[in-house]
Amino acid sequence: EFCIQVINPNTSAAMTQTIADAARAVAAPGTAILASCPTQGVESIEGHFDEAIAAVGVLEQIKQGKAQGAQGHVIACFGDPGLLAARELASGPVVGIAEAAMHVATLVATRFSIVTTLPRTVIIARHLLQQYGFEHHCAALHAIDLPVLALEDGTGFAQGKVRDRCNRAMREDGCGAIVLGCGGMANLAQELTRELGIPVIDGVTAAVKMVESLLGLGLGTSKRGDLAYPNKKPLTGCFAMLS
Ligand SMILES: NC(=O)NC1=NC(=O)NC1=O
Repeated sequence: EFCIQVINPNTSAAMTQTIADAARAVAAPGTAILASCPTQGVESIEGHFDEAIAAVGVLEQIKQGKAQGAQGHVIACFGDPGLLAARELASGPVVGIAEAAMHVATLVATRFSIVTTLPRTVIIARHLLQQYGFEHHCAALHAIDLPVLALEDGTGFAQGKVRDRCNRAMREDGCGAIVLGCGGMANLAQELTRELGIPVIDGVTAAVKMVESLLGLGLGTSKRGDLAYPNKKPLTGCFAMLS
């Protein structure tokens, strides 16, 4: 009985499919998943510049999702790009995969490590830990040092690097759980949880279940204060589609 929009903020069709499949695999029987990505933007998000570009696409997708009946939204990129802006636009809940994975990890372990893609996205993940208040729960952050789209090249090489890095983190960090730091890793969590014997948490599936929970509690985004709908004003040029 719920309709949840899952937005891949990058324009990679392959990664959008990976994310959609993972979301649908955990969605409750009555939950419809609307998976989408921006029509224009950047094929992978690997830094602040990419995130600024992707955030506009996220807002466009939120607007379209609302029109299509989405009651809640997931931002399926580990930088949670455009999260607060999306919450201003949305009436339903909006959950980013980084915050979702971090929250879930704190419920099943006292310390979690993060395994993400590039060294520069480790720094961004550290910023998010501070922003969300999870710094003290995170034992360590690691990068497989491969670009985001290496996860979609079909060789399985990146997936192997994720597995090895998770294994090493579990042995070295004293962490009780591991957070996968990329939307494109969504299909690895179950297998790695079995293999490693500790919770390996993907943010796409965590966020879908969190949005289901929020909807089940009858909760949407607060529209009082800084998450109220944006003040009405003319939007020009390529931003007109957001008004
Ligand atoms: N840390 C990341 O790998 N972030 C990401 N960039 C993308 O394009 N999708 C992600 O999840």
